[in-house]
Amino acid sequence: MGKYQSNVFKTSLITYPMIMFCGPAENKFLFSNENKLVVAWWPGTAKRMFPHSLLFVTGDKGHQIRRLLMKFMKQDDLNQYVGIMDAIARRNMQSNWEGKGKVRAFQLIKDYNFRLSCRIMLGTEDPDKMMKIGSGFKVLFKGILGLPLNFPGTAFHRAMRAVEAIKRELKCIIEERRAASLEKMQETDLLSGLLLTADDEGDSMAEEEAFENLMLYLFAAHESSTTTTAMVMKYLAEMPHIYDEVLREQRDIAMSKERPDQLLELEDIKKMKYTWNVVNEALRLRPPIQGSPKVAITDFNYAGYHIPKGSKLLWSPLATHLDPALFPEPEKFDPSRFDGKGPAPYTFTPFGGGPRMCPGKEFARLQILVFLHNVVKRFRWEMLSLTETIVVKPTPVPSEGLPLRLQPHQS
Ligand code: HEM
Repeated sequence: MGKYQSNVFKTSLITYPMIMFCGPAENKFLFSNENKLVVAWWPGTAKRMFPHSLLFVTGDKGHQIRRLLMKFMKQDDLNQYVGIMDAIARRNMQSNWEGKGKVRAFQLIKDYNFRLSCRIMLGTEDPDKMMKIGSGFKVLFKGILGLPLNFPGTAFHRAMRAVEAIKRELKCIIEERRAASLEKMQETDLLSGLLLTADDEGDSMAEEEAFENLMLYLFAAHESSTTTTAMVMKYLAEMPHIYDEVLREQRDIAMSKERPDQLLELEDIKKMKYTWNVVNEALRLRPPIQGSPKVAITDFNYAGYHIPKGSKLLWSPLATHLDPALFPEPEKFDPSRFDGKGPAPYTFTPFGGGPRMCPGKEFARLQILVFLHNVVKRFRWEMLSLTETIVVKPTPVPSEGLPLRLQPHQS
C-alpha cells in the first residue's frame, strides 16, 4: 500500500468512531494525510453557515432544492456551457500560460474554474466582483474547517462575516440584473434561475435558500474539479506514454475544426473517450471527496458484521477503489479499466451513488475535459519539484502548488 493510501486509511480509522460518537449524519470530519487530525468540519459548523443548503436539507424540501438545481444541468444548457468554458480556457492560456517557461499550475487551474463558475452561475466576469467573492471564499473555507466559536478573532467568526459579504455581492448582482431586464433573467444564469423558476409544484426558492445553495455550487464547482485536473496533469507529467495518447486524441479533435477560433461543442467532448478514461483513473486513485456520512436505513450484514438500522456510517470511495477484488493491481495507473462498460456499478464512486449522488458530475466532466484539451494541445510539461507530495486538506492538493516547466509544441 502506498504512503498516501495508508495515511488516508489510518485517518479513516479515527473518523469512524468520531462520527459514531458525535451524532448527526451531516457532521463531516476531514483530515490531513499526516496521520493526525488537523482540521475538522466540526459538528454544526457548516450547518450554521448554510442552514438552508442542500447538504443539510433532507426530505421533501431537499428533493425540491435538488430538482431546482438540476434544471440547470440539462443537455441544452451543458451544450451552451462548453463554448463558454472553452472561451475562458483560451483566455486563461493566453494570459497565464503562453510565453511562460514555468508556472504554478494549481492556482491557474483554480482561476479558470472559478471564473467559469462565476460566468455560468452568476452571469458575471466582472473582475472586481470576482475578486470580492473569491477572497470571501478563501476566508469561508478556513472557517468551515474549525470550531463554531462565533466571537471576534475566531476563524468561524471571520467566515460568518465572509458569508454575509458574499451574499451582499450576490444581492448586488441580482439587483443589477433585475434593473436590466426581468424577462432575460430567467435564461441567463443559475442565480437568476433559482430565484425566478418555480419547480413542478410551483414553488420557487426563497432568496436566502438560493444564495446558500448557489454558494455550495460555486464552492463545489471550483474545488473538486481543480483538484482532479491538477492530479491528471501530475499523472500526465509522470507517464509520457499516456500523455501521448491524450495528445493524439485532442489533436484529432482540434484538427477536425474548420477554423482554429471555432469553439468546442458537446459533440467534441463526447469524442474525448480516452482522455475521460484517464480522468476517471485519476479520480479512482485520488478521489477529491474522502467520504460522506450516511445513516443505515435498514439492518444489513457487511464483512461479517451486523450493521443495525440507524447506524451512522462513513463510506469511503478510496477504500472501494483500492480493493484488488474490484480493481486488480489497484495501485497501477491503468485507464483501460474504463474501456467498454467499465467498472461494475457502485465500485467506482468518486461522485457518490444513489439519490444524493453529485449533481455536478456532468458539469465537472466538461470543465475538466475542456481545460485538458486546451493545455495538452499547447504544451508538454515536466514537474519542477522532486519533493512535492499530495496532502489532503480536505481535498488532495499538491503541497507546492504543482510547479511545472512548460514546453510549447513546435507547430
Ligand atoms: C471532480 C469533481 C467532483 C467530484 C469528485 C464531486 C464529488 C461529490 C461527492 C462524492 C458528493 C457526495 C455524494 C454523496 O454524499 O452521496 C458530492 C455532492 C455534491 N456535489 Fe459534487 N463533485 C464534483 C463536482 C461538483 C460540481 C462541479 C458541482 C456543481 C456544479 C457539484 C455539486 C455538488 C452538490 C450540490 C452536492 C450535494 C448533493 C446532495 O447533497 O444531494 N459537485 N459531490
